Amino acid sequence: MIVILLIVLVLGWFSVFRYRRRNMYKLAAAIPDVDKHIPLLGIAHKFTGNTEEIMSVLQRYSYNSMKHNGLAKGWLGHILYFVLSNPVDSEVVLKTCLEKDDLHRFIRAIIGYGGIFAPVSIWRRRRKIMVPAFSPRIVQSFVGIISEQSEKLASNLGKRVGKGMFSSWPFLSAYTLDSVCETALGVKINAQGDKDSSFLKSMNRILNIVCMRIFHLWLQPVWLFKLFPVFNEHQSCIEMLHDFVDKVIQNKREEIKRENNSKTEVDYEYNLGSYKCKTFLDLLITLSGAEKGYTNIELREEVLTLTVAGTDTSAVAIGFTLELLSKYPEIQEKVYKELREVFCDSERPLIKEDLEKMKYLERVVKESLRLFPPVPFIIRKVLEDMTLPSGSVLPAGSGIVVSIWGIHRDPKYWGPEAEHFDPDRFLPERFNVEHPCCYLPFSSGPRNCLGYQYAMISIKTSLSAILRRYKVVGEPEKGPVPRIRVKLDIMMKSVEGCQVALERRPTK
Ligand code: HEM
Repeated sequence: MIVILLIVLVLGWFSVFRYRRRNMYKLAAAIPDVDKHIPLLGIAHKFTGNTEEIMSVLQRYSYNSMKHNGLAKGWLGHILYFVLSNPVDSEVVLKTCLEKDDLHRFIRAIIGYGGIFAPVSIWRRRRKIMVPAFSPRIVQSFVGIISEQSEKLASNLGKRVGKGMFSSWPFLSAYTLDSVCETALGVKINAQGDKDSSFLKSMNRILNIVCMRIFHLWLQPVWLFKLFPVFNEHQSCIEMLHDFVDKVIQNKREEIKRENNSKTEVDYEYNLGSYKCKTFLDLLITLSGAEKGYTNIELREEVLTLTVAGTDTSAVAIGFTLELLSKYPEIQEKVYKELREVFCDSERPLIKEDLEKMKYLERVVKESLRLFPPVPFIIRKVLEDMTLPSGSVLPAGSGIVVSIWGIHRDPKYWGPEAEHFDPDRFLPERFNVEHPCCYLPFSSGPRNCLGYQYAMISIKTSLSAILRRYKVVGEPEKGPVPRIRVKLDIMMKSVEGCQVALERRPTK
C-alpha cells in the first residue's frame, strides 16, 4: 500500500513538473538534437569519460550544431542546453544573456563574487570599476615586468636545450602566474624560480579539483563532497590562496596610509603619486573609491579573478603556438626572420615599441587562438524566452553553450580550408569574415575579456623571447591540418602538455 502511494506521489510530482515546463518542451522540440537521447538521462551519460573524451564529445556536438544552421539541443538530465555555433545568433546571446551558468558555482568557492563569474547584479558595478584599470596606457606600463619575466622564462628553458622532447607547460604556467601576480599584486612570487611554490601548487590543484567537481556529479552536492578526502585538500588550497592575497592587501593598505601621511601640499596639488607604475591592486583600491570603496574581501575576490582569468588562458595560448610552430618549421622560420629584423643580433629585452613591429608573429598568435581557443565554450543562462535572429526561440530556464571552437572552424565562415593552419588569413587584405563574431577568442559583448590587450602583450613578449634564442622542434605535420590532442580542463589544454624540443639559435 505504502509503495503504491509512493509511486502515485512520484508520478504526480513528475506530471506537475512536466506540466509547468510544457513551454520549454514545446520550444525545444522544434530544435534538432546534438545526439541520440536516452530517457531521463538525455546525453548526460556521454560525459562520464576523461577530460579528453569530454572535449571530443563537445567537439562532435559543435560539428553537429554546424550541420543544423548553428543550433542544436541536448538534455543533461532535466537541464536543457543548446550548442550554438552561428556567429549572428551568438552575438545576440553574448549581448543579452549576461547571467553565467550554474556550473560556475564551483569556482565561486575560490573567487567568490569576483567579476568573471559573478551574478549580473554584482558584476555590473565591478566591471565599471575594472574597465579603466585595463586602459591601453596602463596595460602598456606593464611591458617592463612582462618582459623581465619572459627573459626568465627563456633562460629557464635554456636548461632543456638538446635534451629531447619535454612538456613546456610547467614553464609556461609559472611564467604567466609570475607576470600576473607581479602586475596584479605587485609581489614577486617567483614560481619560475621555485618549482615548489605553494601559491603555484595551490592554484593548480584547486583548478584541477574544480574541474573534477564540474564533471563528476557525485562531487557536486556540498554535503557529499565533504565526505571525500579531496574536500580537505580543496579547503587548504583555498585557505592558502586567501591568506596570501589577504596579507598582500593588508600591506598595500598600510603602504597607502603611510604614503598619504607623508604627502606634501605639492604632492596633493599635482597628484604626484599617480605617476608611479601602479599594480591592478592599487588601481582597484583607487578606482573603487579608496577607503570608501572595495572591502578587503571584495579586493581579494577581484585580485583572484584576475589571477584565475589571466594565468592559464595565456599559458595555454603560448603553449599551443609553440606546438604549432614546432609542427610547421617553415612558418617558424618566418617568425624568426621577423624577430631578427626587430632585434638584429642583440639580446636586449623587449620594449613596448617592438610589439607593433612583430606583425607576422601577431598573425601566428591569432591563427593559433582561432584553431585552439583557450576558452572553447562560453556558457550562459536564458532567463526569458528569446527569439534568435535565425528565428529559433530558446526557452527560459535553458543554458546556451556558445561554441567558439565550432564558429572558428566552420567552413561557412572560414572557407573550405577552415581547419588549415594559415596565419596569413589574418593579413588585412585577406581577412574578410562576414560577421565580427566569426572570430571571438576573447568573447564579445558586455562581458567580453577585459584582459585581451594584456594577453596579447604577454603572449607576444614571451614567444619572442623564446623564439629569438631557440628553434622549437617537434614532429613536423604531414599536412596543413594540425593534429594536437586536446582536453577540457576548465580551459582547453594540450593533452601532452605542449611537448617540444629546443635547439639553440646562433647568437650572431
Ligand atoms: C589568451 C588569453 C585569454 C583568453 C583566450 C581569454 C578569454 C576570455 C573569455 C572568452 C572571457 C569571457 C567569457 C564570457 O564571455 O563569458 C574572458 C573574461 C575575462 N578575462 Fe580573459 N582571456 C585571456 C586572458 C586574460 C588576461 C591575461 C586577463 C587579465 C589579466 C583576463 C581577464 C579577464 C576578465 C577580468 C574577464 C571577465 C570579464 C567580465 O565578466 O566582465 N583575461 N576572458
